[in-house]
Amino acid sequence: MTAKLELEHLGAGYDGQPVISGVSLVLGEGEIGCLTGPSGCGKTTLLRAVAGFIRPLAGEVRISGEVVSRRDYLRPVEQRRVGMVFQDYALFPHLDVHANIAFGLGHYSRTQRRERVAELAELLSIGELLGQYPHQLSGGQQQRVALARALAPRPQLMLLDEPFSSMDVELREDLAREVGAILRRDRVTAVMVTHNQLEAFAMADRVGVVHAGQLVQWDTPFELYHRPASRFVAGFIGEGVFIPGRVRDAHRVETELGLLAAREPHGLAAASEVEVLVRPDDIIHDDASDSAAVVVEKAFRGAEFLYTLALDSGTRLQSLVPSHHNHPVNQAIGIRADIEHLVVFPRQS
Ligand SMILES: Nc1ncnc2c1ncn2[C@@H]1O[C@H](COP(=O)(O)OP(=O)(O)OP(=O)(O)O)[C@@H](O)[C@H]1O
Repeated sequence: MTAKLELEHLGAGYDGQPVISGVSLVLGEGEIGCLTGPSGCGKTTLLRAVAGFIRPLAGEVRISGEVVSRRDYLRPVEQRRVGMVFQDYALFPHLDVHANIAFGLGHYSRTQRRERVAELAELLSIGELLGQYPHQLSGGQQQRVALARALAPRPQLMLLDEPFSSMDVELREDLAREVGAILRRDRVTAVMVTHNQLEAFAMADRVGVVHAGQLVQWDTPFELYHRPASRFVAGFIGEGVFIPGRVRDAHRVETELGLLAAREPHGLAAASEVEVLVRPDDIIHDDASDSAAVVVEKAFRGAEFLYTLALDSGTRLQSLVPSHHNHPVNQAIGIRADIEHLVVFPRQS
């Protein structure tokens, strides 16, 4: 696959002070990458460096194999063929929807412009809105228009910064799915910043976790969830708890839940004191099991309950259980661990 976007040891920040450093990643043509991480870790700064709003302090950005940013060279934003959608829509208030979408199509003929606007309006289901002005639209509609405007000139790269964050949960999930489908249909390479991990998992081929200005993992959603590269990523992505353990051998760790074993070696030395990541889907409710835990909290999620459970020692676990198993708080229920990938880190003192 041809690389569309390549970052190599990219460092960037403000007033000469680095906010991100050493960021390297590759995104293939037509792939969608999402960046996630705690507030203030540098996600937006990274996106701005890719867009060309800030000059790198180190490393470089290549789009379609061409260097567009490095310490001594900055190709202007408008010459990068990069489409951008930000949180605050930024539609032109004095232009109607049609004119907003057609804004970047000055080099098209009138007919081509009308055709391209009609095509995008249909794709994004905003055909009815073409004669309206931004202040007449809901947040979701405005964001669709912003997306149509960004897609119209057929950018070689789309950058999206929290594009759905001002929408309610249901709307944002639908729109995220639709936008993902549209980008894929047109084979548009895209990078999206999001706080919402489910959104990232639903859309992305690759997800990057940024922590304190570093890209600490860049991987498929599956790998990120099941094989987090560090304790930080393990704690940040998904739900779960760490329980203490002691390494028996390359594949097994002794814990309060018994001897946990996995096919793949966990990589830590025998007899070392470790922490094992236990996800809610690793703990199965099983009345026939010898191990029991007491329900201390429960959250109804429709199809499932997320139970918080306490072992005899006081160690807490979480378990996702089909919601017809409705157990009251303080009741003991049978559990067993069913862990396919052992995610193990040296125990922190
Ligand atoms: N224009 C600026 N000038 C100076 N410092 C800035 C500027 N913009 C951001 N910063 C600083 O850079 C750091 C990273 O900010 P950035 O917005 O990239 O993080 P983020 O991960 O996108 O955060 P959030 O998730 O909260 O939006 C912060 O410490 C912030 O204060």
